[in-house]
Amino acid sequence: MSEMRLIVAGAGGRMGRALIRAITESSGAVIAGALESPNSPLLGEDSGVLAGLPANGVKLSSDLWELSAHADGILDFTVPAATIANVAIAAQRGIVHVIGTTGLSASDDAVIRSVTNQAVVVKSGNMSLGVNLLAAMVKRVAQALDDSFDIEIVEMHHKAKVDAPSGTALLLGEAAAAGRNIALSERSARGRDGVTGARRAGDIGFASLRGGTVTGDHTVIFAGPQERIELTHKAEDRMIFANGALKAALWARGRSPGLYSMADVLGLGDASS
Ligand SMILES: NC(=O)C1=CN([C@@H]2O[C@H](COP(=O)(O)OP(=O)(O)OC[C@H]3O[C@@H](n4cnc5c(N)ncnc54)[C@H](OP(=O)(O)O)[C@@H]3O)[C@@H](O)[C@H]2O)C=CC1
Ligand SMILES: O=C(O)C1=N[C@H](C(=O)O)C[C@H](O)C1
Repeated sequence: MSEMRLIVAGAGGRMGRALIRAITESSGAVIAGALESPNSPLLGEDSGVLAGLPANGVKLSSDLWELSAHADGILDFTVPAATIANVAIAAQRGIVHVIGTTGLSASDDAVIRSVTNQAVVVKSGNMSLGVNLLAAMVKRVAQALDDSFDIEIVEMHHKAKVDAPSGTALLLGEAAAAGRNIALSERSARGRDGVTGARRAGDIGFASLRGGTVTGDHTVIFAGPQERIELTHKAEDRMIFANGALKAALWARGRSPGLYSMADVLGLGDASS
């Protein structure tokens, strides 16, 4: 099969630059476009140079309709409003849409789901192998323990991160809820402050720390009577997410329309999303 022609959305951002590097270093894909916000001062800059590589001739543009005329897929790590705008264009063009953007609302998720009867979308709050394996383990442990074990999820990220809890924390929360056979939306405890009252049995708690340059740390704590299990993942480099996203795009090419997760891509069943 020919090399997959991929557009990188948010090409001037932290993940965008890692994605440009991942595609450049791969053998199965080429960069077909580099998308940025219409207000970006980086428009017209070379995407290779921005990623710390030799110039590749692919300049940053804000016109996805034009870029997608000659592409097979888009890797999208941007902001919710941009991702939702990209969903419609990717579906109309019939190209694979890999969505890594976090902080999406329930109504954003509904928009994404609405195109997946005609479009191929892979979406995950974390594209790394390690976190998706962790999610499978969390689901298994949650299945084995009753609610005398309190589940708390702690995450830490760099100081520029704008959403909380992280997409990964929510993914791990969904895995724990699936293991317990409960709906996370009804049982999550977020943003405790002041006189909160005692912890409600069966809730899944979230705590977010921000500071420095932390790429992404997540711990799921199962705190029981007189003992505690902690499952941790520490991301050391954004290339783990970029390589995962690239793998997802290559896997998705030619698939039937639908909404897929990294658990599908990695063959981990329904372990995570
Ligand atoms: N699922 C996963 O595995 C991972 C997900 N993420 C998520 O990816 C997202 C991006 O993270 P990160 O790279 O650190 O953030 P950055 O802020 O560094 O990058 C986001 C980029 O998107 C650009 N952007 C904004 N609006 C548009 C638009 N309309 N069209 C195209 N580009 C646009 C921004 O431009 P400007 O600055 O000019 O606004 C910026 O360059 C976050 O939601 C993050 O949580 C991150 C890592 C892994
Ligand atoms: O914003 C980030 O940096 C990250 N975002 C994702 C998240 O919200 O979980 C994935 C990773 O942890 C890095």
